[in-house]
Amino acid sequence: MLRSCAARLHAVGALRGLRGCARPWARSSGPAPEFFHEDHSLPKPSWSKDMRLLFDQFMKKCEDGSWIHLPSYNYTLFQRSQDISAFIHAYLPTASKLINEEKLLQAKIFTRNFEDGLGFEYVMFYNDVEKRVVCVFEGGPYLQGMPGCLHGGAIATMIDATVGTSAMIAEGIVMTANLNINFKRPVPLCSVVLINSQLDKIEGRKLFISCNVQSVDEKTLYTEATSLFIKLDPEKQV
Ligand SMILES: CCCCCCCCCCCCCCCCCC(=O)SCCNC(=O)CCNC(=O)[C@H](O)C(C)(C)COP(=O)(O)OP(=O)(O)OC[C@H]1O[C@@H](n2cnc3c(N)ncnc32)[C@H](O)[C@@H]1OP(=O)(O)O
Repeated sequence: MLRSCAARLHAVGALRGLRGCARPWARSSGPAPEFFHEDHSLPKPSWSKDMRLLFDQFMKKCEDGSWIHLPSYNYTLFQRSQDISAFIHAYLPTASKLINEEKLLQAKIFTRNFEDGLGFEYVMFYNDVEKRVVCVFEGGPYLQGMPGCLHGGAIATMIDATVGTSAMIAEGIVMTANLNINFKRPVPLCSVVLINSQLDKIEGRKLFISCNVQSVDEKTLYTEATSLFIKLDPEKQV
C-alpha cells in the first residue's frame, strides 16, 4: 500500500517537476514516519454506496493513466515539525513571529481529523491534460449548518482544498488570495457531491481556478466558485 501511494504522489510530483517544491527549507531526509502510511482517501467502511461507486468509477479511469488518484494524509506534505517551521520562516516570515513552535508539533490537516464518517470524507483525482481536479466529497453529520444541510463553511473549505490542490500541482507553494462563492442550492447533509475544478489560466504568479459543486447525477448545481491563488515568492516578506 505504501509503495503504491508513494508511487502515485511521485507521479504527480514528476508531472510538474515539483515546481516550487524543491523544499529549500527541508533540513534532513530519511524514511517517512508512521503517519505518512495511512492514506485517508481510500475506501472505508463508513463510506456510503455512492461514494464507493464514484471512487471505483474514477479508479477505473486511472487505469489508462488519464486520471491520477491523489493520496491524502492527515499531516502536511512536510514530514517533520522542523520542516514546517523552516517553511514558515522561508515563506511567511511575518507570520512566523506569531507562531508558537511547540504547538506546531500538534498541527494536523483541518479536513482529516474527524472520526471516520462524521466529518469530511473525500477523495481527489487529477487529469493533467484537462488541468482538472475532481473531488468526491461526502460531508458527515458533524458538518451541519442549517438543519439537514451542510454548513457553508464546510463547502467553502472543500472548494478551497480542491482548487488549492489544483494550484499546488500546477505551481507548487501557493496561497489562496481570493475565493468567490455563490451558494445556489443547499447541499443535503451526508449526501455525496462532485467538486469539479478547472485551472483556467496562469498569469505570472497568479493562478485562476474555477469550480462547481454538483449532485452525483449532475442534475443539481449546488455551488459555483472562482478563485485566485498566488505562488509564494520567498524573496517577498509576506
Ligand atoms: C506538490 C505536488 C503534489 C501535490 C499533491 C497534492 C497535495 C495536496 C496537499 C493538500 C492541499 C490542500 C490545499 C489547501 C489549500 C488551502 C489554501 C489556504 O487556505 S491558504 C490560507 C488563506 N490565505 C491566506 O492566508 C493568504 C493571505 N494573503 C497573503 O499572504 C498575500 O496576500 C498573498 C501571498 C496571497 C499575496 O501577497 P504577495 O505575494 O505580496 O502578492 P502581491 O501583493 O505582490 O500580488 C501579486 C499579484 O496578485 C494580485 N492579488 C493579490 N491578492 C489579490 C486579491 N485578493 N485579489 C485580486 N488580486 C490579488 C496583485 O494585484 C498582484 O497582481 P499583479 O499586479 O501582479 O497583476
